[in-house]
Amino acid sequence: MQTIGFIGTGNLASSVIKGLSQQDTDFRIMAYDVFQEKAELLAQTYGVASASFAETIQGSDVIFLAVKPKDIKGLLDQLAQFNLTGKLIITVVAGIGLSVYEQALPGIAVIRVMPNTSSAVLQAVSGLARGRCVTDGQAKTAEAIFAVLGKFLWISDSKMNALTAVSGSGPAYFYFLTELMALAGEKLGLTRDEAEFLAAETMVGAGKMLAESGKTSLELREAVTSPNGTTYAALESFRQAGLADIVYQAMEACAKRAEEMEGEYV
Ligand SMILES: NC(=O)C1=CN([C@@H]2O[C@H](COP(=O)(O)OP(=O)(O)OC[C@H]3O[C@@H](n4cnc5c(N)ncnc54)[C@H](OP(=O)(O)O)[C@@H]3O)[C@@H](O)[C@H]2O)C=CC1
Ligand SMILES: O=C(O)[C@@H]1CCC=N1
Repeated sequence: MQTIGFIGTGNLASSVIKGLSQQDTDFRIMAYDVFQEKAELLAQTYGVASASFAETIQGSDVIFLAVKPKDIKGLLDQLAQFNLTGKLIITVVAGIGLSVYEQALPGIAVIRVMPNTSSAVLQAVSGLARGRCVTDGQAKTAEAIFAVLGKFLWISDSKMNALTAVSGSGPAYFYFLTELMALAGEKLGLTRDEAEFLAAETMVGAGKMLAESGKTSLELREAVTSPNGTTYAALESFRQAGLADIVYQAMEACAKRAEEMEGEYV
């Protein structure tokens, strides 16, 4: 049995721990946070262990870094004081490239991962970028973790910011669209409760169709869109308002922000 030690127990680590704790895995989990009460609460909720920083580092085979980008430099300085030989570092920190870790922790195995918060319901999609010192066994360990949490793909480090713009931040775009649909429904005469219920259930059902129908998003969209019908009128309005450009610009801003972070925080 391998031990995964989480450093930082915020939104992302909570989603991952929640996901992992739902399944019968070969992993034992330890968690540390600067605000240790947060780690303790999480540990109690999901039946995992909370521990000090040193205990978590020394007792883990896989050290899972889940702090904000602004905190990674200080954390790497702390980690460099430990003997990490043979351990695997998994980092989910947005925007920080593998070379930063490999420079700070020479010879140590690092896998950079961009998961998403759907890990909590075992429906994440994660991108994994393999560092130079990772053994095949360590790569398999990472695959075992992210396969439990949903789907994953190996990708080059250089594509990680683009992947972040699609799938790391993507759930927020989806929730935002749900909020906007509910607001619009309310303006059109529904109550807030009716509009929120209808918008959320529509997204859940449409997502399930994407997952289970075997059809592409284009095919599914066409099946809803009658010629010159109601959906057609809405989609034409989206097109005329330049929605494709709006989405591109937002995702470009996301990837650009990820790129800036390394220079800003390391
Ligand atoms: N949220 C998401 O959807 C996703 C996030 N990520 C990445 O995951 C990372 C974490 O994000 P998120 O969980 O949202 O952030 P949170 O702020 O929710 O969690 C980070 C936690 O780490 C704590 N912390 C800070 N420094 C240390 C330290 N040195 N040792 C231990 N704990 C520390 C923070 O404490 P305090 O608040 O007191 O500073 C906080 O509790 C980020 O780098 C983000 O880019 C990746 C994919 C998706
Ligand atoms: O907003 C962020 O910076 C993090 C990274 C991907 C999702 N959330």
